[in-house]
Amino acid sequence: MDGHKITKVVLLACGSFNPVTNMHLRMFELARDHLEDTGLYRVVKGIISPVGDAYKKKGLIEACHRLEMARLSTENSDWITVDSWESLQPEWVETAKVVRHHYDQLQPAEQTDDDVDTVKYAKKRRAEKPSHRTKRGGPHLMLLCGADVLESFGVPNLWKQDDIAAIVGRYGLVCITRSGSDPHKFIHGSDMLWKYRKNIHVVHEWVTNEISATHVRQSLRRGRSVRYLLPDAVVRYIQEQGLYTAESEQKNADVILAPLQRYSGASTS
Ligand SMILES: Nc1ncnc2c1ncn2[C@@H]1O[C@H](COP(=O)(O)OP(=O)(O)OP(=O)(O)O)[C@@H](O)[C@H]1O
Ligand SMILES: NC(=O)c1ccc[n+]([C@@H]2O[C@H](COP(=O)(O)O)[C@@H](O)[C@H]2O)c1
Ligand SMILES: [Zn+2]
Repeated sequence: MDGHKITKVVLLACGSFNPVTNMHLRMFELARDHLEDTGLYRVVKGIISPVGDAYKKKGLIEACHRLEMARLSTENSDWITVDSWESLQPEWVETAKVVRHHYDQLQPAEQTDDDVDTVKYAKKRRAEKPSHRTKRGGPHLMLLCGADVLESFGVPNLWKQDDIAAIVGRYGLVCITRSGSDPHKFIHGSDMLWKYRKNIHVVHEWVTNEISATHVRQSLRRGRSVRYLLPDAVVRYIQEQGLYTAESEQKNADVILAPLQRYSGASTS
């Protein structure tokens, strides 16, 4: 668009990916089309970041398998990648921290002592508190999620308000509609989300697709085909490794989800 600087964007999707499905990959394509259609952005990279085992979600299989399946699923993509940093952390990592980690990774190296007094430089930068994180010359980073994750911002003891403010205030969010959710209504009902509504891009998926990893795991337990819901290479990997059994679905069954443990002070019995 004339007179507009096009902002480079990297999309980061955080989630269980237990297992990765075709819909997870579609989310990236939908988000890229939507952002680039505005004429304001060019999406240069997508990152899938599977959550670590310490998240303790029911039925969550080992991160090494979830990572490998995500890698297989993106083999044919020239822009969607997989990153293992989050899944390798011993403790569960808040999503705001994961976003910050990737944002920092994407920025060009800071100037060296030879060029500038780095302490003064860092202080000055902190004092400036950029509301829009593009000041360091690297691409912009936005969190990509489905509407269920946006709506989970309202679940008590699941998210810190400061983390939500950082994600939507400093970075930005791209949210894909999911049936049964109404992201516009949810944003309207939250003072914080309303304040930062310009940083929240809601993408309407007209070809509604209710693929969910939960349904895929259920079909696998019942010996039903999951072909065409997942990339073929992922289906093969699941078969070879014998993943997703009645036993694996009981993993963490008696354990409280890590964020709820952390913020409500609850402990595993
Ligand atoms: N069909 C879908 N439409 C829109 N977003 C989706 C869809 N499936 C997954 N997502 C999004 O993908 C991200 C990762 O989700 P997740 O790994 O929880 O997959 P899931 O299919 O929702 O799995 P589960 O059923 O185990 O919760 C989340 O942001 C989630 O909202
Ligand atoms: N407070 C937080 O930062 C917070 C809370 C709940 C879930 N999450 C993240 O959201 C994603 C949700 O994944 P699931 O939908 O598979 O549970 C995960 O990456 C998880 O780490 C973050
Ligand atoms: Zn989910």
